[in-house]
Amino acid sequence: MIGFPNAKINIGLQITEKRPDGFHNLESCFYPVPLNDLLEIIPASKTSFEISGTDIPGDPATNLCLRAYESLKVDFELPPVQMYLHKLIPIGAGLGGGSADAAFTLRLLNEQFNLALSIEQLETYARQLGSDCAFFIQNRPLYCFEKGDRFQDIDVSLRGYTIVLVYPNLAISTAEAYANVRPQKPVTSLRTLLQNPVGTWRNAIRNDFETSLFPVYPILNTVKQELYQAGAVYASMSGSGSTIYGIFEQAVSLPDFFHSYQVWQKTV
Ligand SMILES: C[C@](O)(CO)[C@H](O)COP(=O)(O)OP(=O)(O)OC[C@H]1O[C@@H](n2ccc(N)nc2=O)[C@H](O)[C@@H]1O
Ligand SMILES: Nc1ncnc2c1ncn2[C@@H]1O[C@H](COP(=O)(O)OP(=O)(O)OP(=O)(O)O)[C@@H](O)[C@H]1O
Repeated sequence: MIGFPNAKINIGLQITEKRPDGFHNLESCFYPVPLNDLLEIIPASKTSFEISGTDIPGDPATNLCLRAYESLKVDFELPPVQMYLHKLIPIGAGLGGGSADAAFTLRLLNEQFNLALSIEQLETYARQLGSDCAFFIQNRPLYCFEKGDRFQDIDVSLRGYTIVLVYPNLAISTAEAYANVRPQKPVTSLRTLLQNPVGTWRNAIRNDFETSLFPVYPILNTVKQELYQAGAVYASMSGSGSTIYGIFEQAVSLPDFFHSYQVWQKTV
């Protein structure tokens, strides 16, 4: 069985408080974007895992795909599988690529082996693998809260807009990014702000990680300002970075500045 794990962007990210377990409560809006890895899982006589494409740091034995398989194996008699991952989503990019791979592994195994797990049950397995992971079970625009792994419906659509992703060739560790934030209760809930038209977001919707990361990596703010210069109606960092995205009213021909970076563009 083949799946195409996709990336996400965060529209707004307000980090509201540090939790007793060391994690942070936040509110954000997850929005899926069609930049995809490829994941194939087939039954085999022996479990194996092969990766191509972008190099993934760390021991392949700890890859989130294998961890997802092992987490289901605790509760189900799964046969060995041959897994193949072609990695295209940039890493340390705030695009949730590893989390998407893990969630798609759970979804594919559920289907392949008729495990009949509900959305809620799959989300429970996903939460144990990473905070972003549960989003990719439903994989549709959702408002999230608590650790970013509890969801509510939200009426946000970027249909017809062009999304530009810029990966500025630097990886940012999520744990390090969280270590330097100062949580703050927001005056207005992101949920309320997101109900206003996209044209109002520029002055209202923020990603709290920008405050601590922009001074350390000035290129991030430069990219954001260049996206506005190029005509974006809204631009922001996604998640804990390093990707900066721009939302445009139409497809855009970007100036030379962007040629030094990995740029991806799609009308959604
Ligand atoms: C920045 C976001 O991408 C926004 O969607 C996510 O919050 C990050 O989710 P993730 O990459 O799945 O993160 P996890 O693998 O769960 O956690 C990595 C590390 O980030 C920190 N972390 C993560 C999520 C959260 N709500 N609070 C945290 O403080 C913790 O130090 C944790 O050890
Ligand atoms: N299948 C995978 N794809 C990418 N990274 C993986 C994978 N499995 C494990 N990892 C580990 O997870 C780390 C980063 O994961 P990921 O790409 O999700 O982070 P990110 O781009 O910072 O996204 P986010 O912050 O939105 O969760 C890598 O350093 C890598 O070692």
